Amino acid sequence: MGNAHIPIIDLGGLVGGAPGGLEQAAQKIGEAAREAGFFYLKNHGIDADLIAAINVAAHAVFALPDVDKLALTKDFHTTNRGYVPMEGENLDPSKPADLKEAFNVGLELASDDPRILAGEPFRALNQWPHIPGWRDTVLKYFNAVWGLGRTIHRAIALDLKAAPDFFEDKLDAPMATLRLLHYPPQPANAAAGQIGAGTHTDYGNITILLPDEVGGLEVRRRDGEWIQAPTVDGTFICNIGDCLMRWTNDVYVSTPHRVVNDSGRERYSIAFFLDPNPDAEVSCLPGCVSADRAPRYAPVSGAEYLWSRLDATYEQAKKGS
Ligand SMILES: O=C(O)CCC(=O)C(=O)O
Ligand SMILES: [Fe+2]
Repeated sequence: MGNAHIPIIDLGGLVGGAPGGLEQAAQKIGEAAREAGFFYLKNHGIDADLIAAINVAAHAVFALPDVDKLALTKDFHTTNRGYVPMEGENLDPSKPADLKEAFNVGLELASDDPRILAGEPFRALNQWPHIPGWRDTVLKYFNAVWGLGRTIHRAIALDLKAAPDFFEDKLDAPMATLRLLHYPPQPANAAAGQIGAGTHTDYGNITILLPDEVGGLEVRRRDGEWIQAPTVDGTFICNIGDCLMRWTNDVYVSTPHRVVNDSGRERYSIAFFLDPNPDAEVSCLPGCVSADRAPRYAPVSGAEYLWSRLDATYEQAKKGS
């Protein structure tokens, strides 16, 4: 197994604003989004110091005593923010709960933000552990990958024959989630079929993943074969989610993947899920309809779509506990 089927895309021209950079990225991303559904991003423009800092932040939050972590779980199922304990969710509802713990951070809003006061879906306060500098680092990283995600959507829009700024007003107050993840080594006594993260596709538009050097991410190819997606130094792994698949009338594909941490070491990864604004209308792009490809999905709001997916993930874990 290798990474031969997961292309490495150079984003230098796109993020640097070079002439032709947008067109070139559109072509490469478009091709990868139709085929593998997964690709590496190099020369993405996010500072190495910030990447080092977010890794330190991930280690620090999971090293807190359980009592401190569990104090940050309040209302998780309505806010999608804060701490999720080990075996707190099932990405594959047909299998035992995932062997991982997670910490979620959403769009940062003030407590008097009108969207919070109005009870808009997915608008909630983040939960912050008491670790000096942690909030600043995490928000800085959140904003950096959000910016990168919006830039990538310019290339995606162009590839799909829409205006490059098509997604801009659908991603300017998104239901994005930054998820710090910690996987213990796969234990010898795990239940049958119990792994770090069960087989799933992601729910949003795109995911920008920063895995550590331990590896363990596996991707299911179209022919059904599982391949490793090893960590490639200096890159992110990006994959297409179900919401973008819906937006593109299945022209882009979301690809099933899972995590098996059989390295014998602790594994950390940092995933940024870019879901659209809650009130964005997710409906088939005109460039994705043709004589032999009629629209396959009814329009739905971003919030309706994400709720329907999260409910399924947590319902199973709640039943299992
Ligand atoms: O931890 C990883 O490498 C991937 C996690 C993942 O696929 C997810 O949380 O959706
Ligand atoms: Fe995933």
